[in-house]
Amino acid sequence: MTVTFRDFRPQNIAPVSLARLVAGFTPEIDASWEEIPVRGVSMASDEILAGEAFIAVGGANVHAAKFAGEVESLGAVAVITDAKGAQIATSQGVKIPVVTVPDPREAASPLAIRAFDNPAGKMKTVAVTGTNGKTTTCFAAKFTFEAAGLATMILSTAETQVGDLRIQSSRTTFEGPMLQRILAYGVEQGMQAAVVEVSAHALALARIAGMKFDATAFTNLQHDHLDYFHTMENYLAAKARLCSKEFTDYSVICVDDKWGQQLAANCDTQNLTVSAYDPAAQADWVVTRKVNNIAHAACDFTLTGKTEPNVGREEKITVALPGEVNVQDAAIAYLLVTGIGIPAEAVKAGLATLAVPGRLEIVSRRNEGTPLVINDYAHTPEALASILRTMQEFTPGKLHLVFGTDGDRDATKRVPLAKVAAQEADILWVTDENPRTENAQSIRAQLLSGIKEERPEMENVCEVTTCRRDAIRKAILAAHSDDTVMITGKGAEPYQEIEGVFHAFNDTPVARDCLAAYKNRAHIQG
Ligand SMILES: CC(=O)N[C@H]1[C@@H](OP(=O)(O)OP(=O)(O)OC[C@H]2O[C@@H](n3ccc(=O)[nH]c3=O)[C@H](O)[C@@H]2O)O[C@H](CO)[C@@H](O)[C@@H]1O[C@H](C)C(=O)N[C@@H](C)C(=O)N[C@H](CCC(=O)O)C(=O)O
Ligand SMILES: Nc1ncnc2c1ncn2[C@@H]1O[C@H](COP(=O)(O)OP(=O)(O)OP(=O)(O)O)[C@@H](O)[C@H]1O
Repeated sequence: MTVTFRDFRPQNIAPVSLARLVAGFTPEIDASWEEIPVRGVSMASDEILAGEAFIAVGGANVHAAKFAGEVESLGAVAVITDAKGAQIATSQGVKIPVVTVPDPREAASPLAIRAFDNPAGKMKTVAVTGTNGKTTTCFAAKFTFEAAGLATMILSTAETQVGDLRIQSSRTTFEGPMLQRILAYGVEQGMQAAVVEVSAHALALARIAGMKFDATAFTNLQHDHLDYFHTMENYLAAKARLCSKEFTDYSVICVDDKWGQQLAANCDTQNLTVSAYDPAAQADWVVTRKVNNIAHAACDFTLTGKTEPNVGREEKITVALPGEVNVQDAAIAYLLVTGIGIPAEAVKAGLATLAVPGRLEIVSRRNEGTPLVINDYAHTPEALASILRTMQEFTPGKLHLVFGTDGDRDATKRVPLAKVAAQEADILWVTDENPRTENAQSIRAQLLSGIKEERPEMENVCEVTTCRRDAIRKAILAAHSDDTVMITGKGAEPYQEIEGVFHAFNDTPVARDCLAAYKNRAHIQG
């Protein structure tokens, strides 16, 4: 069954009168409209359901009021828009009420909270922001809630998941109406906790306006999205709001970079600071001991309290992911979730089983008699270098890398990506990612030319010309049990795009199938 976002819809939304929905957003509405029942709101004409109100914002491409006639024919009961939108809507002769508000984008999330009856208020909720580590920290929080027995939903870049229903997300943070609708669906499905990944764009564009979380966290700030925010200061200011009283009363701030330190110094919530990289840092908690658990591809670490009432308190924690960035994310998640009353033992149990789709996702651990096999979506030279260096520490044998790169996307990264691969991995399996409309062999040739700059003899380089599945199979079957096979580039993507066709394909199940062959072979030989 193909899951779409349309499936994440609550079935039993109690209607709100139009008057109550827009109260406070507009001075007065026509008396004959007041009692019109509204069952939900939507910002997109292709998502609207009969009975909903359409919130029409002016965007970079189009003013949504242009779709007023269309949504009316689909059963929308009102259009909520700005003055310009009202003109556009009425000029189409729509018969449904057109309600004017000063800023429909700002109003969208609060209106959705009202229309969907404040679903977040019925669950425990946490939200995470930061340039890197949001998804991992969100999953860490989810695993800890679940270990404490709470049915937990997640809205993250990697996946939107409510119970058995899961789908790869199209966005980091949805527009307010979609976000509230999915939360309302979660409540209907018996979810007791929700974890929400929040991008800086979402904060700047009011996608979570009006929400109040039980706890929020900030991971770090790195150079990104300056096309939108222009300066790092603006970028921090957008993210910092998540850790302010506007959205929460309790937050956890990682102070391993100067941006976190700046945020903590100005934070108006009750907050805990944490450093994973500097035991001498001025922070409420610091990571004092990190040990790679090579057999389990995990990290053991100690979180030590430095301020009252926790001075000298030590929490011994295992996070089931390799690499110190994951220690940072796990430490943040630990404080985030214990801070709102989840018992420490449950939190530790959750972190000890943490797995994130397509992010250092462990397909097979070395202690299962197979090589360590990992699926990760690193697709930039920097990310690939970082992840391969991490995995060197966890690899007593050879590090195999199965990789390719996207077609119809930034071709300038191909040679640098290939050079990193040649520098940091031992055995390279060059294959296809999403060739799209480009010639796959020409993309591989560009990668091979980058590799050749580092390895003129091309030793331990294998071009797999058939398909990605073959490359994964060949690498796994060639690996010894003390080797690591890294499959990078696609992460949790459920398809491979070739010539405009999206072929169902996900690296993790493909690798699992190949591992079954590996085990069979070992069994026959043994
Ligand atoms: C800067 C930004 O966030 N732009 C978003 C914004 O664009 P816009 O308002 O200018 O949209 P528009 O196309 O002019 O349409 C205006 C309105 O008409 C509606 N419409 C449009 C067409 C139609 O047929 N019917 C219809 O109803 C749209 O739903 C929209 O409400 O509203 C559009 C519809 O909701 C979004 O698709 C678009 O997100 C773009 C694609 C996007 O992804 N933006 C990125 C920058 C973003 O938000 N990324 C962050 C992650 C960042 C990170 O990596 O950390 C994220 O949270 O995903
Ligand atoms: N705390 C961290 N600091 C720096 N890098 C990190 C951290 N946690 C994870 N990473 C790395 O950053 C990349 C993205 O991780 P993750 O998906 O958790 O973050 P994100 O903020 O959700 O990013 P995205 O929105 O791009 O998915 C991965 O390559 C991961 O190894």
